[in-house]
Amino acid sequence: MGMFIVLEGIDGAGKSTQAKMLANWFEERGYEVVLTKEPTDTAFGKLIRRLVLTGGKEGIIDGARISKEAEALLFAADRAEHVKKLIEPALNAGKVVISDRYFYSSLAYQWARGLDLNWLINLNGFAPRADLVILLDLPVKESIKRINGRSIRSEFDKIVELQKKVRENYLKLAEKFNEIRIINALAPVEDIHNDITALVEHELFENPKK
Ligand SMILES: Nc1ncnc2c1ncn2[C@@H]1O[C@H](COP(=O)(O)OP(=O)(O)OP(=O)(O)O)[C@@H](O)[C@H]1O
Ligand SMILES: Cc1cn([C@H]2C[C@H](O)[C@@H](COP(=O)(O)O)O2)c(=O)[nH]c1=O
Repeated sequence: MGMFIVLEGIDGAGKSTQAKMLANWFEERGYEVVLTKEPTDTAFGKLIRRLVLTGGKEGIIDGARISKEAEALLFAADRAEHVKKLIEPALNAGKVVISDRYFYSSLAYQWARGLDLNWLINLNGFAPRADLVILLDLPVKESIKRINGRSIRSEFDKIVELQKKVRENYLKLAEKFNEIRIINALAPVEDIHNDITALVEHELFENPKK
């Protein structure tokens, strides 16, 4: 059985940067790595980006934005395909799977957008828990600085109050899910990478899951 590692955090926390560095770290040690993300690049992920994230007119049906429930179901549908077609087969083949976001994002973001946490947990009940979740914790004002100037990938980027709620939610989830480890995302890139690899060595190499 392979290892399943997830990077989580608010927009601009450094997930993609760290995911790529961690994938290289594993490959240098002879592991076969699948580096992936959510929303995915499949038709489901593309639909989410069109209907939900870009805030474009396609997300307006009969004069109103799609419901928060439909939004959560779209992310879960994308995830079901991601789990069944990519994550589980890769883990069964003994590979290391590193995902930039996973169901923990649905809990943090859709909870912040007003949906019930237990409903979200049950909705995503099909998704296997990760072996290790790295939560890159970043103050929102730093996140806004890092995101400014880049093309808007998510309408959620711009909503400061939402990002604050999402950050609080992630910290609450860290108390609920024992696979989540919090890393200070304000540190320099290399220091964060070293913190993450130290966690991987301790949590997964020295104490492999049963
Ligand atoms: N430790 C760091 N210190 C300063 N800047 C950083 C750090 N890590 C990443 N950055 C920069 O912040 C920006 C966002 O990084 P990245 O795309 O990795 O974040 P992300 O969490 O994947 O963002 P999103 O969730 O919006 O996709 C990039 O310009 C990146 O170079
Ligand atoms: C998986 C997932 C993501 N989101 C939100 C979080 C971000 O604002 C965007 C993705 O943008 P990125 O730059 O590609 O990280 O989607 C969400 O609300 N719920 C989810 O399950």
